[in-house]
Amino acid sequence: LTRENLQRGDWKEIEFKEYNFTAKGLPTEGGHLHPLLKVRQQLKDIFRQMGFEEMPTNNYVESSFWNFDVLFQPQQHPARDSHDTFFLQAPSTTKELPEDYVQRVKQIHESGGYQSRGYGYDWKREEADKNLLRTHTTAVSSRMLYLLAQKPFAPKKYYSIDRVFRNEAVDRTHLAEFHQIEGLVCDRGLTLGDLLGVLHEFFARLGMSKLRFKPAYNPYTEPSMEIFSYHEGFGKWVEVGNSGMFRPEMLLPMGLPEDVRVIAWGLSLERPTMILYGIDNIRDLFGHKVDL
Ligand SMILES: COC[C@@H]1[C@H](c2ccc(C#Cc3ccccc3)cc2)[C@@H]2CN(C(=O)Nc3ccc(OC4CC4)cc3)C[C@@H](O)[C@@H](O)CN12
Repeated sequence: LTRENLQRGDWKEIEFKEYNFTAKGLPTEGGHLHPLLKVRQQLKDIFRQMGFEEMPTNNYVESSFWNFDVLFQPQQHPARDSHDTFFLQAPSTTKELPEDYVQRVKQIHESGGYQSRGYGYDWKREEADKNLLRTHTTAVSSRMLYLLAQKPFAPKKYYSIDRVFRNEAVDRTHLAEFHQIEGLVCDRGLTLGDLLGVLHEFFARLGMSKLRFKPAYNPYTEPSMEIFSYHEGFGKWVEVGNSGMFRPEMLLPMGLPEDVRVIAWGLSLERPTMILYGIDNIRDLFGHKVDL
């Protein structure tokens, strides 16, 4: 049909096909955000609404000193051997540590102090110098708390969400790395009640209002609690994280005032994402899966 045909009205004689209103449109080739990044953004929003600041997590490589020793984790602890931790060959050792602080950490491990008995073993500097891929974002929390102790004390609320690395057997739901989420509140006179309160507040914002707590153990927190939430969908209690109060053997050698307490908790990003998006193989979520 040309412009002339149309103007002359030729179209009035033409037999038109019935309009098919049920015809499908062409599929739109829209992209979509990665589920992990969507859940990460949701968690960042929750932390921001609760007044938490994000910690700088842009160093996957860490020294054993910041990842373990400052957390009062003894050098012979099983988590510190190469079956659980990725140690670096090059650069194998850290360049510099704050020497005065190193001495206080050595002392608290060897002979205690601040009413702690310590561990009574010979703490070795070369063990603390070993570089590794951080096994938890608590290594970032320890750096931030140490920085806080170098200034006149002011209360702080921090969080981190980033990759951590464990030299563990990988299977359907475990990779050698995962994204850890960690939150901490640092203030004078905090109690376990404050930890319970902030956990209820945090998990309620994730849709989990029925929580139960179970005593647990971490080398760097006392008391420690595993966190469980009743999952309506599964009709059972699901472990949703771990938490505790950082020990004085960690906080006092940093130089924090002796009435300052730190409550903290952690969970992974993959677990909630897999559950929220019904993904049952972690490789569908993360890692170098190739669609064969
Ligand atoms: C080696 O793996 C450890 C990881 C990871 C974890 C565990 C502990 C911490 C911590 C901590 C901590 C403790 C004290 C002070 C500071 C940090 C961080 C991550 C999850 C922690 N977990 C975990 O994320 N579970 C989870 C979280 C949310 C969730 O939401 C769903 C919508 C309903 C569902 C499940 C618990 C378990 O999955 C556990 O088997 C696996 N854990």
